Amino acid sequence: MMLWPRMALENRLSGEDYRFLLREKNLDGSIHYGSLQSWLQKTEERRRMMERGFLPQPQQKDYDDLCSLPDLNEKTLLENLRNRFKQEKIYTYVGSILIVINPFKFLPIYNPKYVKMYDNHQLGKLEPHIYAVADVAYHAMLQRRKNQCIVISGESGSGKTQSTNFLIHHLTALSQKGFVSGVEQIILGAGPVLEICYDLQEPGFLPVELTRSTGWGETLQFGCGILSFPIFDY
Ligand SMILES: Nc1ncnc2c1ncn2[C@@H]1O[C@H](COP(=O)(O)OP(=O)(O)OP(=O)(O)O)[C@@H](O)[C@H]1O
Repeated sequence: MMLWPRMALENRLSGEDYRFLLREKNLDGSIHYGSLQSWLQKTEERRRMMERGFLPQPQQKDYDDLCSLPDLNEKTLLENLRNRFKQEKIYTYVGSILIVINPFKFLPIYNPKYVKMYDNHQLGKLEPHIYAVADVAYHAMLQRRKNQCIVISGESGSGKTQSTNFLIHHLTALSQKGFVSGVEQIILGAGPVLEICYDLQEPGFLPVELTRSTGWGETLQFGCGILSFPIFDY
């Protein structure tokens, strides 16, 4: 016979019922819940029992797209970003938008291996990356024959300039023209001009011409720049 301790009975909320849960330890140390297992898997009771610590807590899982968070609120969103950041995953998607958290240290994720990996890939298939954004825009430009633009926004010191450099690096790597003519260095050298645009509170726009040697008789521009708006525009 099992009895509830008096304290538990006294503190019991009206309308709340109790269930006993018999747990059995397997040889490998894992816990077996008998026939209750499937019932627990499906019911709301499982969630409540997990909350009370009766059942093992769900594994800390991080989501590389915030849109996939099962429970989306400020707390879960920030926790997800923090968990990822702790694992040096500084990039997270929100649909097709990329959130970047400045690591303030070098991460070995910008080498040619990564350029190749993200070349012509489908957004969301691989771990979020700034190269993925550059790649999607570049191939959209080629396929749709429409100018593309990436907007980079963030507070001072958040890594906008660095992100622009990574974008330009990936774009010029994809464009053979960029490799040959050293256009990456030329574009990066234009950075200070853009910085003046910030100071004037004017939108800065850096057009980068990327055309293929096959030549379509038209010029497609890839605008990869930093748009900086006065605060009151937000
Ligand atoms: N992905 C990154 N990996 C490593 N370091 C980074 C990264 N992004 C930014 N940083 C570092 O953070 C610092 C600030 O970055 P950055 O200059 O790009 O910020 P910003 O947003 O352009 O700032 P501001 O608006 O004031 O010009 C730099 O020293 C840069 O090296």
